[in-house]
Formats: sequence, C-alpha cells, structure tokens
Amino acid sequence: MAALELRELRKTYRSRGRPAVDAVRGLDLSLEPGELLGLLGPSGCGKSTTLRMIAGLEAVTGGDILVGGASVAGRPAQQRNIGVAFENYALYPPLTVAENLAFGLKARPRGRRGDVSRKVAEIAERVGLTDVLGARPAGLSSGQKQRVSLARALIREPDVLLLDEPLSHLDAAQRDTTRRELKRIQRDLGHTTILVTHDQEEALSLADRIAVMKDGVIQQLGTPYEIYDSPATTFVADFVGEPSVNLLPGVATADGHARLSAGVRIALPVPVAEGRAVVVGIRPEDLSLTGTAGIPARVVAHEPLLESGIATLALDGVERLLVALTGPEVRLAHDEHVRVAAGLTHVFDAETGDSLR
Ligand SMILES: Nc1ncnc2c1ncn2[C@@H]1O[C@H](COP(=O)(O)OP(=O)(O)OP(=O)(O)O)[C@@H](O)[C@H]1O
Repeated sequence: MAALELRELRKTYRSRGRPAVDAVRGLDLSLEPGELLGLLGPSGCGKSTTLRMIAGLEAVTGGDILVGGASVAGRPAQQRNIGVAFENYALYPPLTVAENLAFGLKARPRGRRGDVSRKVAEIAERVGLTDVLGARPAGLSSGQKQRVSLARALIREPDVLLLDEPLSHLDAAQRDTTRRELKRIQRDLGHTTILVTHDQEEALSLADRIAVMKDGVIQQLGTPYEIYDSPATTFVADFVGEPSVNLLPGVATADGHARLSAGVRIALPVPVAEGRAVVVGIRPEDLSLTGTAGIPARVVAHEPLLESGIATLALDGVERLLVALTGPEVRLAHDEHVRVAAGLTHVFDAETGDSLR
C-alpha cells in the first residue's frame, strides 16, 4: 500500500476583490514507504501550497490525501502525524534546543508522548545536536538551526516527513554536508518524505523520484536520470540542468533532420513528419568541438573554468546562441571558427513543448 497518496488534489485561493488563483490543479502522486520524492519547480508553481495541504495547514479545495490508505484531508493538522521541517526553521527563540525538540512531542496526545527526555537525547544524537542541547536558537549556526527543525519534525515519529526548502539558507559548504547528512538520516530512519525545492541540484542529489511542477500541475514524474535524460517537455529540459539546455527552433526535413537555418541542419533522434515545427534540445555537455567534421560555428565567448569551460557559439543564420561545455585544457579566441557536433539530442513539438520521443 502507498504510504502517501494524493488524488486529484486541488487548491483555489479566493479572496474578495481579486481573481481566484488555481494554485494546485489536480495533483496525482503515490509514494512508496521510505521513498524520498522531490517536488521541484519555480517560484509560484504550487509546491508550498501542496505541502501545506498535506500537513493540514491549508484546506483542500478538491481531491483527497491518503496516509497509509486512510483519508486525512478532513482532519486537523495535529491529528495527521505528519512532520514538517520549515524553510525558516520556525524555532522558538526563548526555548533551548532540548525544549524546542520536546515541543515537537507536545503536538501528540499526552498518552503517546513516551519518555520525553530519552526521545530528545536519542534524536539529538541521531542528527548531531547533543553538544548544543542547552543552547538557544540565536546562538546556533544556520546548519544547526536546520537540524533542530529536522529533529523536531522527526521526534514525533511521523508517518510522513515534509521538508520545505531545507538547504536554502545554508552557505555552499554547509549545504554539501547537510545534504549528505539529510540523505543518511532519511535512509536510516526510513521515513516517507516529500522534499519541496526550487533547487534542481538538491532534488537530483537527494530524491529517489522527482515530480517537476509548473503552474499547479506535474509536468513529469520520474527518477533523476529519467528527468535529466528524457525530459517530457521543453520546460522540464530547461528547468533541470546547469548550464541550461540549448533549445533551437527548426523545421523537420524529409531525411530525418531539423533545419535550423538555410545552412544548418541537425539530425533528429526519432522520425518526425516533414514540415513539422520542432524544437531541438541539446545539453551543453552533449556538444563537442570537433576538428573538421560538424557544423561550422563562430566563438562568441569562452570562459575557461577549473573543471570545464563554457563556450558560447553562433551558428550561421541561427538566431539563438549555442552553449557548449569544453574540456578544461581548451582555449578559444573570440571570433575563432570551430566545428561543433551534437551527441544526444531531444526533439519537442514547437507548439505544445511536448517531447516527440
Ligand atoms: N494565501 C494565498 N492567497 C492567494 N494566493 C496565494 C496564497 N498562497 C499562495 N498563493 C498563490 O498560489 C500560487 C502558488 O503559490 P505557492 O506558494 O504554493 O508556490 P511555490 O511553488 O511554493 O512558490 P515559492 O517557492 O515562491 O513559495 C502562486 O500564484 C501564489 O501567488
């Protein structure tokens, strides 16, 4: 049985004098026990609203939420046994770390709290907070505050754990360590988890599966590899990947190519009807600068970086510039003429943005 299921979940915000906002428009999702699902999308796509509905902090407009097969959509938050670690930590400043953790248990009925101090000590040990149990939030680093927020959600032994942008306030170094710790803790404890994030790297590195959201609907649901290697839409292709995918409009030809301009053609990965308007997607790492074969291009800019370089190229008669990754040893001069070849390519319908695979 699914640990968490969303069925046709919907939310419309209505406020007087303003047009209604359809924030979530019919979400279907099913999480296996212990799975970590990343809910990924740009600001305003409905991620937080979805999380708040699951937690019981926002009423649903339609559809249902099932935890372990039982509907919880009509139950108040404190009767759902769902742990939430918020982006802004939501810690109580006057309370110590230990008291903040114990507070997480207060949401449970008195008889089910168990031995509070033992549980606080156990969870503090688990997430590495033992040394700061007597400290107050103001004296903690961002990484420690984040762990208190996580521990407070975990101490209730929730059926489902919700993580709201857990790494967004951490600096780069803390983010890496916290990300690894988060993965270890989630694996060890085996909580069914939804991680809400706008950060593709966070989702790709932590999640078993990712749901990419846009305008209140899921555009694609799949493993990080599926999302990255076979994007279902131009939006998903563009949102996931750094530097971004090259998306080049063209027209399919009779011999299996897309014509980007009078002189530039790119082979398509699947047959497409002649004359159909398409968008060819090529990730920067799937382009290589070749010696003599390939499409002629002119170097507009080249940034040599430590691990790889980024070349911006102009193709003859093609409006959009092309971005390609180069080897770390490559040096290119402005206006230099090179040839570029595409390895893996994707093709989408120009009108709908849907993949034609
Ligand atoms: N209380 C509210 N009243 C009216 N509209 C709202 C309310 N909360 C959110 N919205 C709108 O609903 C849509 C989805 O918002 P939501 O916060 O869920 O998106 P999000 O993907 O979490 O974005 P962010 O990452 O910026 O929080 C947005 O258009 C937002 O303006």
